Amino acid sequence: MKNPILENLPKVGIRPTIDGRLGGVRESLEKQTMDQAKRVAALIRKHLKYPNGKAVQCVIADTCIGGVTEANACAEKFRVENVGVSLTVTPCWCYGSETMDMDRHLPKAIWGFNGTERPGAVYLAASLAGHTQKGLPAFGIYGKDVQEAGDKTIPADVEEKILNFIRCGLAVSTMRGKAYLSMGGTSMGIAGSMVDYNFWEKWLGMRVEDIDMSELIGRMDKGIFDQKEFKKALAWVKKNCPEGKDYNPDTHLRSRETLDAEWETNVKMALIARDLMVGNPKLAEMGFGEQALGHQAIAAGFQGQRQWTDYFPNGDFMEAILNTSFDWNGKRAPYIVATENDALNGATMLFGYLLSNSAQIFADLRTYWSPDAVKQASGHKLKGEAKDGILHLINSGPAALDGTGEQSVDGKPAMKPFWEITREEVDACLKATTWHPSMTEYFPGGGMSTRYKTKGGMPATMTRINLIDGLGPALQIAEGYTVELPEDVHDALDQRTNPTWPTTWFAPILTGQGAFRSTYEVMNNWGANHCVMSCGHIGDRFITLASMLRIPVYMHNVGEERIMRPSSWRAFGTAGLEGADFRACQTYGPLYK
Ligand SMILES: C[C@H](O)[C@@H](O)[C@@H](O)C(=O)CO
Ligand SMILES: [Mn+2]
Repeated sequence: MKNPILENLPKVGIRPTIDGRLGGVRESLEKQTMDQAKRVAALIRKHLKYPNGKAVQCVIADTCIGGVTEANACAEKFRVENVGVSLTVTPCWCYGSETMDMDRHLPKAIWGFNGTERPGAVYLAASLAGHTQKGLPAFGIYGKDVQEAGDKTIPADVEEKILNFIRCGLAVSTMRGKAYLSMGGTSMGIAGSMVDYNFWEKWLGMRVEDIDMSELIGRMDKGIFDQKEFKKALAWVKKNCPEGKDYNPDTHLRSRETLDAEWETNVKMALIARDLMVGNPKLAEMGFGEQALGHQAIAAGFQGQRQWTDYFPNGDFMEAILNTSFDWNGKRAPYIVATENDALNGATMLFGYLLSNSAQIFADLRTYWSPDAVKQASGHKLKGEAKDGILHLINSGPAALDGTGEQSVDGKPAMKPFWEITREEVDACLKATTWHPSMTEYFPGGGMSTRYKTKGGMPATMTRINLIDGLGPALQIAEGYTVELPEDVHDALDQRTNPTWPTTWFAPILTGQGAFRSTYEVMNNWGANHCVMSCGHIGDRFITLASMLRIPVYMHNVGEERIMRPSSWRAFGTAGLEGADFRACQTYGPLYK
């Protein structure tokens, strides 16, 4: 079943811009300029895919843009074609304010060709000055080496900047107009689950859809879900989701009959939550036209704890399988679902997902284990990336099974876009996961929880959006690696916690500065109980995306040479980029204010 929210996604608009002087100048540049636009379109189509696996689509203006009439014709075409990010390209001088993209919400960049025959870089600088003066931040792209006018290549440094900009710009426009579905309310007093409408509306251009958790009970009682799919899903679960040890004490054991009923409820919850998020035409065939429409949710949260989980099976299975890149229907895009309705972590998961097209791990940042503490508890001496200590990432529920690290890229554990995952890797993720009766003391209503540990050596990025009164949202980023501990050491540390929950051991890359002075300080500076882990060192993409949304970044370990923000950020300070970022975000305010 296709996720309709991930269809008809925004396109990339390319604006070949030119010196409008007819009588020789413009004519001499028409082909070179339009060819530059076509080359960029081909580059984007070749390298970038939407979250649904299809190649990113580009729209090129019908003509080169030499003045305001052609600029407006281009803007109209972009509007009609659902363009969500704009890239202006030029090899020559053009007239800044007469040709620039004035749309206040489109992420925008300008590539000024580094050539000497015509002043492309001069236009770049002039138009960026205009963007800065007019409060329309734009990214500047300029290759470091001079190219001949006839050079038909795109240099590697330009290519990287174009692709990074487009990935992040499409994330912004893909979120716009979609919803966060809040199933339930605040979970156990967790501030992140006090859903802040202002954040979703003003910074992300989204809406919050609220439903009470009783909707799931009603749909289960009334059978408002695809009965045929339910049978198929339950059979698949029985075959692929092996039940492991019941860690409950004898006083809290649940009967086989109860556990079987919990499995059935859990599978129904997964089907119903998905339908609530994105709708399901099958429900219309069953006479449930309104339910068939869904809530346009590109992300969701489920409160679960406590009221639901005190009486009904928990949402761990629902959250785990929806966040995973496959299920009984085969490989498919994950559905982003935050547990404990922590909407800030849900938004962070959504960022990570749109920036990587891969599943995410939602976790408590539960424990800092110093080398001495590990030695004390297990006799093991931490080494390699873990030599300064490790962080224990673990939460019942929403860690995707991709988080087992059983997929690989270049021989390293990975979480991949669903279309790149092999059949064998799907099976390996399933085999690396066991499902256990949830701890009755925490979840009196029962439900099944996942147990796995993430393979070590995965380059990973840990992130979190926090809300600060008087400031607004702010983002934290820590790039690092997952760590594999010897089985007995892992057990010595893991069994002390909740062995029915999925564990990732994480070691941040330390820089010796600020929050990255030590692994302890990374946790000490973390702004909430939750974090998100994405595959790959993509902190640079998070920084670029955050700047497009005017969300300041207050902690990161990304090298300055990888940081790409709109050109106007420099006017807020070039020494100490963190402070400049805060000043710029505060000056511009949220993108959709
Ligand atoms: C113990 C609580 O029930 C768990 O939900 C807790 O570990 C959390 O995940 C809180 O974020
Ligand atoms: Mn939690």
